[in-house]
Amino acid sequence: MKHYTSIHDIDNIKAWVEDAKALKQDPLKHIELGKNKTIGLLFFNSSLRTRLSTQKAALNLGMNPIVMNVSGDAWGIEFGDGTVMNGNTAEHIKEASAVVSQYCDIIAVRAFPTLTDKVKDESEHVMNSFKKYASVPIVSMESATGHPLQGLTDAITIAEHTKVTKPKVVLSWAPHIKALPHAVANSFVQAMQKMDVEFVIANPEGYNLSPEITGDTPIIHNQEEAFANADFVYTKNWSSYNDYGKVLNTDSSWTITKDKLGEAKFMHCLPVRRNVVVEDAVLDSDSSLVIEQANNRTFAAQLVLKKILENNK
Ligand SMILES: NCCC[C@H](NC(=O)CCC(=O)O)C(=O)O
Ligand SMILES: NC(=O)OP(=O)(O)O
Repeated sequence: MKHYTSIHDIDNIKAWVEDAKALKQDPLKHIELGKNKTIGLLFFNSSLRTRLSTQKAALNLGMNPIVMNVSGDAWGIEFGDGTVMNGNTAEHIKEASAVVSQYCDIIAVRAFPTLTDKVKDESEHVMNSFKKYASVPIVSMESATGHPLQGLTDAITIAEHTKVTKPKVVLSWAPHIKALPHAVANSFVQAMQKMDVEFVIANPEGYNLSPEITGDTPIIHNQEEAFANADFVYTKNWSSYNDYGKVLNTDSSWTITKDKLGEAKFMHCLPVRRNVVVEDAVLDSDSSLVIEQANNRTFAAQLVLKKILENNK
């Protein structure tokens, strides 16, 4: 594996989950592996967990992390080919990628979608430009269409907490006031499709994810029906995919409550808006795995960095 920008870069998710659990037991075991190696984290968007857990993962491997908020702090980057750069962008991704590649052994990038231009978002032009013009491996820290570090984390968390061989996992849409990306939901779907779980998606009409992503996974428009006998309810808001980037409803009847959850465990990537997406009674109960999920971000990232370092020795 050279780059890690998609759940499809995982060759064997069950083996990766076991490897990540082993790293969690002994996080400093490979402290020599990344000695004198530098990872650059480039953020086009806000972050708390990804920013800190990816640095923590690098430090656990003995690497030196350097971090930059690209939007605002760096020069505006141009991604267009052949563009006459007489507007707001001051340097081209061709130079920016080549320059950062000289400082870093791995480059990790966070770049959210526009949510207005579906074609551009689906082309993953930011992540793919880094892959094209950088001379070092690229790791996605959430791109326009995927959040593969989160998806791997969620697979680890479900494997750790399941009490049955084949748990029922539901991905449920929940309301939000803003138009949010599909990335987390997409990577969760792709991860669950590779796991030994019974997996269904619950979302209102008009909120189906890309059919290229959902494939054969059942989509149920009745949340109560979908939640029956669930072991894990993974909740996320996303904006409409068909009516691209639009908020079609903020129906609070889709908010996750303790009653609806029943015996299931609650999962969310965070940050989460309390009492919009999920009520306090869920987050403040033993049913919630959200803090444990955030902890597992470190070990998912550590496994990915370890594999890239081993591959490039
Ligand atoms: N990295 C995890 C989620 C990031 C982003 N959430 C957000 O933008 C929430 C913003 C807010 O609640 O205002 C998303 O949905 O993809
Ligand atoms: N879950 C997640 O990616 O969180 P941040 O956006 O805070 O990094």
